[in-house]
Parts: sequence; structure tokens; C-alpha cells
Amino acid sequence: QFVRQSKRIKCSHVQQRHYWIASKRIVTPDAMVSGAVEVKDGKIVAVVEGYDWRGNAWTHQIIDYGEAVVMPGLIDVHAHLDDPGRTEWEGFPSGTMAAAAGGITTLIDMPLNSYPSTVSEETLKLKVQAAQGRIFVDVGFWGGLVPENAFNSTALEHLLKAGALGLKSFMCPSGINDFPMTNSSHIREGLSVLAKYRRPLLVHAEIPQELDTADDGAANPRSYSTYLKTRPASWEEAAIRELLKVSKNTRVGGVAEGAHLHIVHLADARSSLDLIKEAKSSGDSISVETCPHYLAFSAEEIADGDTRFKCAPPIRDAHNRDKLWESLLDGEIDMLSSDHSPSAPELKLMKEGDFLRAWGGVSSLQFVLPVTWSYGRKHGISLHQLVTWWSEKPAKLASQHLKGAIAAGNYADMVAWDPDVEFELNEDHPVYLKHRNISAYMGSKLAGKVLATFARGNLVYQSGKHAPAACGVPILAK
Ligand SMILES: NC(=O)N[C@H]1NC(=O)NC1=O
Ligand SMILES: [Zn+2]
Ligand SMILES: [Zn+2]
Repeated sequence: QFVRQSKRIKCSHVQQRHYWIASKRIVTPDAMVSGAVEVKDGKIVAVVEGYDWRGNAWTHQIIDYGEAVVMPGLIDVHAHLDDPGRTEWEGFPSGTMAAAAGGITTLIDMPLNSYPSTVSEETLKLKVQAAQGRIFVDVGFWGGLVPENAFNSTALEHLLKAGALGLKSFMCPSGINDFPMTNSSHIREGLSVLAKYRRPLLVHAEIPQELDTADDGAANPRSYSTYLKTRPASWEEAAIRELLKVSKNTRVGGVAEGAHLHIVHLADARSSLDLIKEAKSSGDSISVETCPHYLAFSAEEIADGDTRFKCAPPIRDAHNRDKLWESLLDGEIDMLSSDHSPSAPELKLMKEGDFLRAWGGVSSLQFVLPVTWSYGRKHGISLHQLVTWWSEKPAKLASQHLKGAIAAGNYADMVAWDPDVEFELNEDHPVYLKHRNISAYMGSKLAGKVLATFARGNLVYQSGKHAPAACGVPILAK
């Protein structure tokens, strides 16, 4: 009993096992509630409207956030934490502290950029070991679908039985040596194994196409438009066209019924999205995410040499960005994810500013909530939409049925934040990411300040301070 008590003290800024989180704006699945969330032993017991609940609570058991919004914690289904093996890029401690500071209570780690890549039962075990006692929020793991395991259903089953929440593959070179690309035959095989486990395949959908190379040699590598031309929308379109040949199998009655195909970080809001819409209406089990950087920025405004904005697929033109917003608001894009993909600062080649040679990946994890809100409010987004994109749909993709909503019985994963507080991401702002200078949002002015983050009932972050111990849980599929 004493050991449990002292552990809780380190895991959380609140010491009660049983307490109430009060607010005038609690976002539940069907309403905005003024009242309180009753939390006991890490779970939500009840959501109570009005003030009646106060009779049951002692003053020291009430944390009152007043007018601030209380929402489910964000679930980021696409983050590269690079641990073990490339902790000079990020790592579990820094990445999950940044997540907690940003209101993210669960993240699903990508199988590449760490070393070794998570492509087998053994390498998944290394991930789980590395996460033990070093994560401040819950972390689940995607496994990798690569040519080496794609035709080996036993190996894939071992990886899934060991707890990978699903698989991820690339249709173009990933930039990581031990994570080679797959073609549609590999993907077809992967889907048929995933069907049995009812888990998803996430795909980086770009297939290299012949480029129009007329003016190549003379192009300025410091100009973003030079980079943009090397990865046109036709690459995304080609990959999605190819994917739709196999996603058919996920339909009811199909050979991969039970599997699901999820397209990560869609950048092209035109033909690629039309193809996905078509597949959805034909009954394919398919979904798509985009990322805040595609919604916040446009190719036109990226300054020469500012390689913080280099990512793949690339950030496209302003009109495309507006179409992405439209599609998100219409529900054609299902959810958001960070694709937080930092590297060692040297690899961003910030001095040379060479877009063609710099590492591709945007560092963003801590700021996705204020970024989505700051840009989204100009498009009239609602708090419920934020919850759909950042909690409800991601929970479903990762099969986390006790997460993603403020509802009785769920884990007490929540964020309290103030949508009206504006702040500048300058030198004085606390940033928990390993390398603040490569983050694309440094220097921006944003709205939406995270006040507190609760993970499984632990107050893991409040007023700029993390709980002393890393008590996040490694999530394994059962
Ligand atoms: N390896 C890796 O993280 N690649 C990511 N970076 C990026 O910009 N897009 C990606 O898929
Ligand atoms: Zn990718
Ligand atoms: Zn990624």
C-alpha cells in the first residue's frame, strides 16, 4: 500500500485517488457540459452537470478550471520518437514530455527512424523495453510491413501477437536503410494477415513518377519551389490509385474483410482525395489523415533556405491548403496526426538551406493543439470537431476503446486548455522537444494554451511543470 501511494505521488501532481475536474466547458460526445468529471483510480466514473455533485466532493478533491475547456486528451497516431537507436533525434522522455505539455495523452509510435526498425517480435520487444519507465504519456506501437516480412505470415503474426497495434509501410524510399519500401503485392499480403486481427495498415502513399526535368540542373536548392517540383501531387495520386486495387479486399465479403487501410499525411486535396472518396463510397474500409503543417502553411510563403518546412509529401500551394480545410470540415478527411519527425539539427542543413539534401520531417508534437485551433478558428471549427479529429477517430483507428471520449468507464485522459490565450513561441517559451530550433512553429504566434494534462487520472502536466516520474503505459494490442 505504501509503495503504491509513493509511486502515485511521483506520477501525478494530484494525490487523491478520487477527485473531480470542474469546468464550464466539458466536451463530451453529445454535449458541452458545465459541471464536473468524476475521476477515480485512473478512470472516469461520471460526468455530472450543474453543481449537484459538489455535495459529494470535499474542497480538496475539486480542481476547478472555470471557463477553460476540458476535452479528451489528444491521441496522435503518427509520431516518430526515434527510441531506441536514434535518441539524438528525439527519444521517449523528451517526446512524451512534449506530448504532455501539448495536451496529448496517447501517442502511437512509428516503426521507423528508431534503430532497429520495429519489424519483428524481437524489435517490438526492444521498443517496449526502451519505453519502460521513460514515457510520460501512454505510447502504443505500429509495426513495419517491409519486403522482408510481407510474404512471411508467421513473422507478421508474431509481430501482431506481440502487440503491434497495426502495420505501416512506405510506397517510396523512406530515407531509413532498414525500412525498405513495399509494393502493392506486399500490401495485399499484409492486409490479408491484418484481417484476422482486425487491425489497420497505415501507408505512406507516394510512388515516384518520371519528372519533367527540363530545368533541373539550374534550379536553386534553397528555393522551396525547387523541392516541391520534385514531389508533385501525381506521386500521391499514383500511390492511391495503386492502393485502391487492394483496398477492395477489405470490403464486406472480401478476402481481407476485417483489415483497414489508412492513408497517412495526405497533402494533395485534389485527385488523390477524390480517389479516396470513391473508394469509401464503394465500401472499402479506408480512412485518411492530414497534418497541421499542411493546414497551416503554403508553399508560396516558405522562405528560401528554411528547411524546417521540408517534409514528404511536400506542403503544397495555398489553394490546396484551403481545399484541405474544406475536406476536413466536410468529413472527407477523417482525422489529424502530427507526423512529428525530427532529426538531429545538423541533418536539417539550416545553414546551407538546401531543400534537396536536408532531412524531410516537420517537428511539431508539442504544438498541434494550438496550431489546429489557431488556424482552424478562422475556418469556424468547433471544439467538437477538434475532438473528432484528434481524439475520437484516432482512438478508433488504434482500437483504443477506452480512450478518445470523456465518458464513464473510459480512462481519465484529458486536457484543460484556454482557447483565448495567445502566446508567442519565442526563446522564452518552454519547449520540451529535444531540439527546439528545428520546430516549424518557433516564431509563430498561436492561440490555445494548455493548462493541464491528465493521463489515466494522473495530472502529468500543470502550469509548465511535469510530474516527476514517467508513469505512461506502453500499450500493446491483445
Ligand atoms: N522517415 C520519415 O520520418 N519520413 C517522414 N518525414 C516526412 O517528411 N515524411 C515522412 O514520411
Ligand atoms: Zn510518411
Ligand atoms: Zn511519418
